[in-house]
Amino acid sequence: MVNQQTRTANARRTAGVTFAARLAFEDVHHAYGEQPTLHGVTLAAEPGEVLCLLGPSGSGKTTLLRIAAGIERMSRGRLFLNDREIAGPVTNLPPERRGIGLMFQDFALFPHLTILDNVRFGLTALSSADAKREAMAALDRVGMVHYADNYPHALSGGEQQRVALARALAPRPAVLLMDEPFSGLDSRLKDSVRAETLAILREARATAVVVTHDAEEAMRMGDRIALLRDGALVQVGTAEDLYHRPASLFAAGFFSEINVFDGIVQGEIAQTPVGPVKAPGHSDGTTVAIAVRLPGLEVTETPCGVPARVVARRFLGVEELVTLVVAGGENPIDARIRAGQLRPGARDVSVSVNERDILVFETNG
Ligand SMILES: Nc1ncnc2c1ncn2[C@@H]1O[C@H](COP(=O)(O)OP(=O)(O)OP(=O)(O)O)[C@@H](O)[C@H]1O
Repeated sequence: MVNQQTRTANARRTAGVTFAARLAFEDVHHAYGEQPTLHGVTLAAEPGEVLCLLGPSGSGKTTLLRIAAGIERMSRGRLFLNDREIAGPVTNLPPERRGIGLMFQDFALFPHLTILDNVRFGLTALSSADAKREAMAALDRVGMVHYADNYPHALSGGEQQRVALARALAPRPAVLLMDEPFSGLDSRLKDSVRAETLAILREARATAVVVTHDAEEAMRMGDRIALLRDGALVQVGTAEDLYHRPASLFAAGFFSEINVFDGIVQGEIAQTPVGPVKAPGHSDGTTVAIAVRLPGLEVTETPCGVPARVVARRFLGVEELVTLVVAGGENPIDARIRAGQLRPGARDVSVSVNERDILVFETNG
């Protein structure tokens, strides 16, 4: 039999504790004044998953996050945490009652508070002793316990990021929202902090929605990626889905460097300046855009493809970026080849295309 004391202790330990939840956006619309921002976004982050919101600047990623956090209101649509509606035509739970944590890109630590006080800032529902214990546990999780009495200015960018993560996780939110959480870090630090953050999110079993404009970052972090453009969802899926089966030329261009050619399908083949390519499933006369990934172009000095001339080369270490002009092609094309594959000064080459790096999209209409 559970005695009263144990029950109280459990209740205290579970105060503010929420297990990973499902966050669902249903037909979300939003406008800043007359300026529409989101057009019917339907999307869900599943319990425990890291969902990346990816898109170019101005595509509406931050606005979607702010709506989830409760600091921006949608003009139409509904928002659910598990089965509970937290915002909709008649509901609008205030941010502090949503069980959703928000981590900003500038970390937003209070400069006049110690690291410990920064982390326990949001733990107002707990007694002082419990808040301290929870904050120390959160700092321990991110390996920053020894800095508890320091002030933010004495910490590096990566350390501040870890404290900000501890602060966001300390109240154990059901969902953690992160807006470009690594953008303030230099590129060398970014990789390690990102990997650490992912490990901490996994350990905390948090559902996380992470905003980024960097496709590689989304691929490194996201269990799934939601690609946005002009306030609408373009595609949702795993990194493999979006890379191998992009829904549009826009999605293809976001995940790979590509050359794009226009063509007309005849007998399930489209002609391009780098040779005929297969266009299975497209009927005769269909106008298509053919995307060819840069590493999918084979460039050799042996004449075995379409003749081309090298007009520029840039050494990138393991690879080399080669710009070529092909007979009949209006624009120069780019290829990424293994460095050293072409002799220095090579000019006349042959180009052929690897089938798996070709993507065909209809452009009719
Ligand atoms: N407070 C605001 N008032 C008016 N318009 C805004 C406001 N905030 C954002 N916008 C506009 O809404 C659109 C979506 O902005 P949002 O910040 O959500 O995009 P984003 O994808 O997060 O972009 P970024 O990657 O540049 O942060 C943009 O056109 C932006 O200019």
